[in-house]
Order: sequence, then C-alpha cells, then structure tokens
Amino acid sequence: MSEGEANDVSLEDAPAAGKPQNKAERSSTGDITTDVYAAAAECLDAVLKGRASVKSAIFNSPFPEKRFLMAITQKTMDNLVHIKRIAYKSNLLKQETRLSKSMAYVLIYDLLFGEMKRARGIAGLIWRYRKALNEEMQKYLKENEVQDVSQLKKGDQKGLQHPRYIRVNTILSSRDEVEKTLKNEGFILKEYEAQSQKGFLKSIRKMGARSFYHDYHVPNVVVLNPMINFYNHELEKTGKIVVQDKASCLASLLLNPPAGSTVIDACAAPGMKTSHLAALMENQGKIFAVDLDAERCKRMEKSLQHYGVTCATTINEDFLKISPQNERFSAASHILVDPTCSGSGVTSRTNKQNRQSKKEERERLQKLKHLQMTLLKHALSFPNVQRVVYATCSISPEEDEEVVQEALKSNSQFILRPYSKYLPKWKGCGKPRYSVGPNCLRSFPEKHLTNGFFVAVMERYVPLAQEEGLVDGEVKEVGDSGKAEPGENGEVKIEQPVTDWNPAKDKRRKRKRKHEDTTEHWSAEKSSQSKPSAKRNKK
Ligand SMILES: C[S@@+](CC[C@H](N)C(=O)[O-])C[C@H]1O[C@@H](n2cnc3c(N)ncnc32)[C@H](O)[C@@H]1O
Repeated sequence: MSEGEANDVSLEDAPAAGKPQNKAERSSTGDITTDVYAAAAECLDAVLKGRASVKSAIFNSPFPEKRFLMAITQKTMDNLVHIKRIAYKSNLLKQETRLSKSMAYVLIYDLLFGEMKRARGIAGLIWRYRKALNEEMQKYLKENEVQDVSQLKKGDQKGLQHPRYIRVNTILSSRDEVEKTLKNEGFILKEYEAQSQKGFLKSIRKMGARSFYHDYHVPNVVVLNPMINFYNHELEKTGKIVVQDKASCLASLLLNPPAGSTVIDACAAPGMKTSHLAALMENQGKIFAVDLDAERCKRMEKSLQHYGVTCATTINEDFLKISPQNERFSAASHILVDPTCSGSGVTSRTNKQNRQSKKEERERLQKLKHLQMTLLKHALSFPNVQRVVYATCSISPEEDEEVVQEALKSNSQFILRPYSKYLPKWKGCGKPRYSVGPNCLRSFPEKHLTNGFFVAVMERYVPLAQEEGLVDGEVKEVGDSGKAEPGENGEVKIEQPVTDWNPAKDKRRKRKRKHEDTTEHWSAEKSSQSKPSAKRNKK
C-alpha cells in the first residue's frame, strides 16, 4: 500500500448498504464514554459512506446527548486527514483488528486531539498504542512545521481533498463500460448544477461518497469522491482505467495528435501522458516515448503494455542527444515536453518538501529552468514538427512562463497558440505579468481542485512574408512595456520587422488566420472516440 492510499477508503469499504459495525461497538454499555464513542463512530461511518451529512447522522442517532455527540463527530471529521495519516504510519489498523476504521478514527481523535486521559471501556483498545501514536504525532507535527495540533489545518488540508479522477482508457474500454461498472457498484451518476466551470466545481465540492460525474473539461475523465480508492480495483487491474490527476491530462489533450501521426514524448516516463496520447490517437501512428532514466523507462514499458498501448516505442535516451535530422525521428509532427520540474504544483508533495533557503531555492529553479529551456528549444528544432506542448507540474513562473517566453524569443518559427482556442471551457491562465501569460493554461489547486499545472501550446508559424517570397524577419512580441497584449484570438501578436512590414499584407494575413480559425473544425472537446480528420493532420 502506498502512502497516498492510507487516506483512502477502499471500494469494498464503501458500499452504501454498509456492513454493520462490531456488535461490541454498537451495543449500549451503560458507560457514557463508550456509548458516545460508539455513536460517533456510527455517525462517522454514515458520513464517510455517503449515507448522511454530519448533521443528519447526529439527528438520526439514538444517542441522547446531541451536543456531546456533535462535538466529537465534527472534530474527528475536521482532523480526519491527520488522523488517517497517523493511523497509517503507526500501523494501528493492521495490528488492532477488533476496531472498525470509524471507531479507530474517533478514538485516535480523542486520544491525540481531545480529552482522553485514561483507558476506560472501549478506549482501552487504543490506549495500549498511545506511545506509538504519540510518537507518530510528534513526527507529523514536525513534518508540517507546527508546534502543536491546534496549528494543523482543519478539514480542507491541501492536497488531500481533491476529487478522485479516473481516466477511461479508451484503448481497452469505453466510458459506457466504466459507467456501467460504477453503477453496478452502487455509484450514482450526477449532473452539474450548471453547464459551466463554476457550476461543475460547485457540484464537485459537495459531492457525496457514492456520486460520480463526467468531467466538464476532459473527455473520458470521471470524477469521484476523494475517499474512493481505485488502486486495486478490477478496472485498474485490467488497464481499463488510469488513476491520473485531471490537470496532467490537459497536456496530452492540448497536443491532441490525430490518429496516424508521428509523435515524440520527450520526457515520457512513467508514461501516463504517453498512454493518454496513444488513446487520443486510437493506438494508430507512432509515439517515441523517450526518457533518460533507465529504471523509469522499464516501468513505463510495463505500464504501456498494461494499458494496451501498441503504437509507442520506449527509448532510453537523452532527448537532447536525439538529432532532429535523424531519419527515425525527423518526421515527428507533434512533440510533448514534460520535463523534470520542482513539482511545486503537486499538492501532496508541497507539505513534505524540506525548507530550503531562498537562495538555494532560486539556484535550484534557475538550474531547472535552464534544463527545461534547453529541452523545449531542442523540441522546436525538429524540422517537421507542427505543434509542441510544454507542460510542468510546477507553479513557479521561472519554470513556466519564463521558459516559454525565452524559448519563443529565440525561435521565430513558432507562435504561442492560446489554449482557449482548443479548450475554451477552461478558465485559468498564466501570470499576466508575462506577455505569454494570458495564452498559457494554468490550473490552480484551490480553484480547479486539481494539482497546480502549467501548459503552453506552440505551433509552427508560416508568415505571409515567407509565403510571398519576402525576407523572413525577426519575431518579436508587441508591447515592449512587458505587458500582456493578447492579439486577435488571444495569441501574442507577431510583428514583422519594420523593413518588411506592410499594413495591407498584415491585414490580409490576419483575415486569412481568422478564416482558418473559424473553419478549424477541431476542438479539444471532441470525444476521443470520434475519428479526427486527416485535414487537421496536414495543418
Ligand atoms: C515529469 S517526469 C515526466 C512524466 C511523464 N510525462 C508522465 O506523464 O508520466 C520528467 C521525466 O523527464 C525525464 N528527463 C529529464 N531530462 C531528460 C532528458 N534530457 N531526456 C529525456 N528524459 C529526460 C526524467 O527522467 C523524468 O522521467
């Protein structure tokens, strides 16, 4: 079991009918303390399994002291992320099999966060572990850089409350099949409050344990309650679903290579995005899945097999050493660059990272930025590449907007396509203090309920001047002030050098681009099940 799984309730635990709790826990003992623990555990169980809200569980409980019951149940809920983590680390749930999970959580709450001073009744079962639990608690406080429990964040602690996203692997399954399986297991497909990003997120925020939704932005992604664990589910074991954060699906979705194309995934391991690309390409064409790291490459190979990917070849190589002129790779029309980054957007990691001094942090970011920019520039130098997507799970502009801005400055053949052209339903862009910012996609953990992520789409630009045999010139961003100036369609404006610039031609070029944009039939919203047209492939 991985650490992350310690926060999950497994599917077997979740069915709405719910197995009854231990008899010993349920029966009235005449001991008010044991009885309140039992009642609180029942309420918690009902809430975690989606049968009731805290208020309705308390209301329906036969336990007479409602305020007492409310206090302990609500406080256990508020601290549940911490309690689960400590319980997992101490190995308590494996050692003490006489307690249901909910009862263990209530007792751990009272021992570590509450009032438990001595072992009485059922509390005796947890009292024996108090030393181990207290030790884990101290480590946990240290990890979270706080002195005592009152300083721990309540409820919506970052990183642990995002929904569970599963991507249907359309190579081996279909959304209908996955939906049917979920429904057979008692899950209920729900509609959003409104067909908008806001309406979708509002519904997701209050999603019950047994509900699921189709994702609003990414086709074939299903959204479930974070408590639901799919790691050992039959759908996962058979490769029919991929447990993948939604934000990380956006990079492949925006690259969106048509079936039959030649693609390089330049930093591919462990292959999550490669398998998504293969699914979007209907497993037709060629993906070179390149990665420097031999171990990760091996894992990727296994994983691609598991997901039924046959159109990809893994290559254990430094992408920078692959020559753009190499015949094997030079036909690539689409390249994904998802390089090593600080990972500062991955919310489950942010709490754990060691504190570095500001200077060390700056130096580290500069090194990463240099590597990332070298990789991106290399991708842009492939002779037939039409679209390059750059992505990171970092929230630092040094690794995001600055890399894209500088790489584009040094390459006059590419423009930044506004992500909104391909994913108009997504609301969330890059830092406006960079001219490229408004055209780049960003996801924000609190806003989008995903990891923090950054994606930029670059496309080969064919200037009219070149088409008409004029001298091609320097490409520069309009707005020397450094302010963002989205052009028509939102892309960063491209100016021809003054010597070649002809307003009439520029107008025609804009008209032509506008026409192309309105006739562009492709949209990222298309279902990956529908066949992409070959016309797009030629673009
Ligand atoms: C963020 S991970 C990629 C995750 C992957 N795209 C996925 O979705 O599963 C970055 C990867 O880049 C690889 N990498 C770093 N520098 C590289 C280089 N010069 N050439 C190829 N791979 C590189 C690392 O080994 C690492 O596996």
